[in-house]
Amino acid sequence: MKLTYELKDSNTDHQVKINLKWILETLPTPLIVAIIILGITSSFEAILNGYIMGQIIKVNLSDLGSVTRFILQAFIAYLITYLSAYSFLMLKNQAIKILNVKLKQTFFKNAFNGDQDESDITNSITTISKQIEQSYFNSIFMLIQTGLTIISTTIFILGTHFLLGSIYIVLSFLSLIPSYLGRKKLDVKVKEWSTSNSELLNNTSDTFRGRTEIRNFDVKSLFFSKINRLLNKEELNYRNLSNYQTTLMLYAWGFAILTYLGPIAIGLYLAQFSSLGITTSIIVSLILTADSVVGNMRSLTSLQNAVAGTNGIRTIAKSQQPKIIKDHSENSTAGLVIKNLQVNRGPKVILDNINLTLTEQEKALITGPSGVGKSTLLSAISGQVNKANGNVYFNQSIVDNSDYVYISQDIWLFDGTLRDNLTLFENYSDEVLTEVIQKVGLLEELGDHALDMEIKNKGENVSGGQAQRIAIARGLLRDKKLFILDEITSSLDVKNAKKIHDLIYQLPVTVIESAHNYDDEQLEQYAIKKLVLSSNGLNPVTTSA
Ligand SMILES: Nc1ncnc2c1ncn2[C@@H]1O[C@H](COP(=O)(O)OP(=O)(O)OP(=O)(O)O)[C@@H](O)[C@H]1O
Repeated sequence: MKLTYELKDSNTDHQVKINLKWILETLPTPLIVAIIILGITSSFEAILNGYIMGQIIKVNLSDLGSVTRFILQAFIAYLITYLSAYSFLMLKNQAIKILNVKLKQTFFKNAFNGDQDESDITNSITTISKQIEQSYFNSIFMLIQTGLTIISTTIFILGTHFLLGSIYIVLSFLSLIPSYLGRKKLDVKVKEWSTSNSELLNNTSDTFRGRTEIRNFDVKSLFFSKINRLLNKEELNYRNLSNYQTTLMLYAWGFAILTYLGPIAIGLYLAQFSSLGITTSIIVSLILTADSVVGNMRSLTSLQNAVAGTNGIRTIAKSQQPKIIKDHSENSTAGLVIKNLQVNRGPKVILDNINLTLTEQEKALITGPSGVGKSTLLSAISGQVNKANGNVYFNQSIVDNSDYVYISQDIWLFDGTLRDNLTLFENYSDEVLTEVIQKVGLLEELGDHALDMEIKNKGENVSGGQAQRIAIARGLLRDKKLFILDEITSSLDVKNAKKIHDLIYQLPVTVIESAHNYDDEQLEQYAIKKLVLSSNGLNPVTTSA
């Protein structure tokens, strides 16, 4: 007997946060170590530029040997640095590949058990993953390299001449002031633009989905003018954002004049004091390397912004499993037992105090006005919606998703052969498959090669009735003893609906079905329990509806 269980109420494991911890847990340690080592060795490029320029002044031009030595040493130093940079980037690509695989798997796995629609998951796996890759994973590696460059360059600068080096570094930071001060306002502008952009996209997609109605009711111009208004608003916000960025750049240029000329002037004046040991070579080295510190600081800020910009998309909600309420009361009845079931949707009570017992192989049809909660009841039985109260048992245990076949109006078929759609890639012999498709009447309809028939475009090339019978065959193959059927014959003509019901009503399984249209004679013929769902609960119907 299966155990009843209760879903943990803690919120902590309801989401996966893609952050540094997640990255470190996902990547193999040797790869992380190699990336850091190569990050350090490749960070010397900025130092080399400044150092070599500074040394040129010192080279004895009349001595060919020392010129050659200088060039050779510089060549080797650059070669090592660039080979390190190359290896760093190759390892970064490998790391991003590993992270992308894990990220997409995480999106897929978490969405799989939930009720997100397929476009959400496709969007997560394509667009959102790409955004996370480019703006987060990539930025994190660049942040590591930039941070290491800043550290090594700063050490070099201070080692070359502590006093002048410190002054240069401080002056270099002045150019960061405009972007620092303008950051908050920039955030607001980005938000304004992205809100208007989403509004435009939503409306465009709504309008496209309603193309047929919009054409029919001749309201095209009204929708076009709404789209135009939103388009203008979005582009206006985008222009405002670009203008603001350009203005910030102007301020940055103003400060740049100070940061470029200031160090040269200070260096040249301080060189007058011979006790400070400042030479032209030191000034040249420091100017070039200090510039690299500030350049890298600027990159650091924009990388940080890119990382922060992904905050909202880096939390992947784990689908919450429907809540199962602990109930240790014995349930000795075989078949389907619904006890005191209550289901809420938000604050609204949809089903209250629903009770039903269907013995093994007993079958029931549920009818009732539209919106009363028939589909909700079937979803609650199959455990797809949370129960506010009560439980549903099948053969003495709380219903588990391995117990039943759930068939809705929207049958899931995928591109592949009929065989694939039946076996779901499990091992079944063709004899068994043929027997089952014969049982549901598909063999005579689809011919001897039915199993090899290719199902295309999610089942566009099979009829609604055939799709339903494929779903039934799938369940029969797996020997399921409970069939939960939601309006499965609503799109079929009377004759085919009757055929499907003849088949289902003869199955040696328990059936609970919802339907608006049914055949009273057929219900009587198979002794099907007829129940009506209303605000008074689930009650037997005595007279024909
Ligand atoms: N995902 C949902 N979120 C919030 N409310 C919902 C959701 N699904 C259904 N409802 C509400 O629950 C109630 C019952 O809906 P349900 O689809 O179960 O009715 P039904 O009897 O199957 O209707 P119909 O016969 O028209 O298919 C309705 O008031 C509906 O608005």
